[in-house]
Amino acid sequence: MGLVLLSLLVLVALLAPLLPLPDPDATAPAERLQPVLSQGHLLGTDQLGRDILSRLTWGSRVSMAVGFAATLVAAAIGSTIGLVSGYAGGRTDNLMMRGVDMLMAFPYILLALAIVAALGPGLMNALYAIAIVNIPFFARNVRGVTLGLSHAEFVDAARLSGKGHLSIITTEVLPNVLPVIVITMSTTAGWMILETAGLSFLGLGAQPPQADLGSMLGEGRAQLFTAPQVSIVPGVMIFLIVISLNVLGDGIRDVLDPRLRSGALLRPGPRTEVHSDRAQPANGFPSAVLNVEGLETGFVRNGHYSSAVKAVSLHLHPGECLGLIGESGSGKSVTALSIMGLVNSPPGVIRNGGIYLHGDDVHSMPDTRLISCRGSRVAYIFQDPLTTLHPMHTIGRQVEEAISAHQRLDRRALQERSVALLERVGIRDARERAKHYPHQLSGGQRQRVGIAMALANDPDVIVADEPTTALDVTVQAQILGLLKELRRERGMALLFITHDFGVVAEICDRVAVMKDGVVVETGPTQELLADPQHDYTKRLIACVPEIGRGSDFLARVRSVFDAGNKP
Ligand SMILES: Nc1ncnc2c1ncn2[C@@H]1O[C@H](COP(=O)(O)OP(=O)(O)OP(=O)(O)O)[C@@H](O)[C@H]1O
Repeated sequence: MGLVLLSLLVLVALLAPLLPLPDPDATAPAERLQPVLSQGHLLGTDQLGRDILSRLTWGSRVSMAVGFAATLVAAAIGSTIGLVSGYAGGRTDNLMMRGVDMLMAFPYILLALAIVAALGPGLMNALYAIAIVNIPFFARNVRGVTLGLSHAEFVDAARLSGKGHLSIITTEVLPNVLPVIVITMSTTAGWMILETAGLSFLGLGAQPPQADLGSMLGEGRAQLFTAPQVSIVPGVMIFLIVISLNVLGDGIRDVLDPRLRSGALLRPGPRTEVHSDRAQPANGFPSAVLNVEGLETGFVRNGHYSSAVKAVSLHLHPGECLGLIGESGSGKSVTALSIMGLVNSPPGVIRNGGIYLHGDDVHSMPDTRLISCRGSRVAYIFQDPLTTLHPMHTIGRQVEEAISAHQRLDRRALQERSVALLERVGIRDARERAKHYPHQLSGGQRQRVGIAMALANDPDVIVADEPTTALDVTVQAQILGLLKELRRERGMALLFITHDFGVVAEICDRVAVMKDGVVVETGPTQELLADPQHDYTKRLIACVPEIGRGSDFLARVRSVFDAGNKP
């Protein structure tokens, strides 16, 4: 809509010389202040009898030309400053940015007025003033993006390959910054047209008899009550140009930023959307602490629904460990997140199924109850704690926060409990360590913090989504040992997600094998390992290497894969 409206306005402005319009500056005192739709003057006349339609068309042409030219000048200068400053860093960056800061420290309209006052009134000088006051917006935006890019691996690679600075800026950095420049241009162009109109309104832009939208508005001010059309018409035109530019700017931003296009930045609701007429199978395992019956969760992409997991049924008895195993993309995480309604909606939807926690259907619970169950009755441990821990808070404070979400304790008791939890998960010197930030810990220690947070409120169920995948084998063994111990000690049930049968054999009582969103086989771990029924299970088991049986292992894997339809 923005593009259509703006194209129309630009087209009319461009065609002004060809349109059968009277001279915009020709005065006719006998015809002054004619109303709208009067004979020969579609939009009436102004206080000097000039045709408003003609002045509007020519005036829009001038306003848009000045606004767009100022945008280009500000974009070119501001982006160059941003690129050089962000790329060079250090003293250059400091000097340039302090200059920009000084420009930003003045109220921009005062600065524009001061510049025009110094240069003298006139359209060109208004253009310079508007361009200058907008340079900081481009410089700041572009510098921020460039700063991040200048340390990116592909820029380092270009530098090491012998490319010069100018070449790196133009071929490596600029293409990545271009969307930011275009977005800033499209969102500030409307603003600049407004500012140009503002200067002309004050008599500092277009000089009589030349028309631009601001000067028309200024001249019409005196007749606001006797002949309102003289000021309303240019006012509406300014509104149309600016709104079309802003709408277009938003559209361009959405197109250039794929995350916005896919809706990924939409704020998800507090729980996964549940389809209103979902099939809800009855609870077949009343004694289970957690029972998932016939779960189907999917995603709506571009208005089309497609399921990610289908007819998944799992149950967990108190103190039991169930392994959920399958290749990447088989639907393990979607299943796990569906349990507590943590799949982002949009785009996620729980289409069918019942999830029973101690016999209560989780997705029939009101929001407050569901939210209070998260962390207190079912807790999660995720694969990479660095992405879930807050980088600016100490780990002690984050464990305290997890506790205080469900328990009312005073500050001292919170601290003590947090240190005790950190000690319990094997963080040495926990009291000191609690004062550290996540980046000061190793991957294994961060995962221990994640476990401490999951344990904070003694949950009945812990869902561990590949908690050891990012860790080396020795730390992995320690974490598995810790989870086993905690399970025994606290009687928690554990849903352990992995793609590694070695890990399943180590920790799980039962195992469910997932492929393409469906559970293909389930059973007690030892039985399933000894006598797998499904081809896919056989292939997964065959992939677990055994120490000391190198050549034999490969032969076994090959024979299992050959026996299956497809590797
Ligand atoms: N936000 C989303 N939008 C659309 N599809 C998604 C989204 N999240 C997951 N999916 C799809 O759901 C399916 C299951 O994904 P899921 O993350 O559960 O796999 P997984 O088995 O946990 O894999 P991994 O072991 O790699 O974590 C995949 O096909 C994935 O593309």
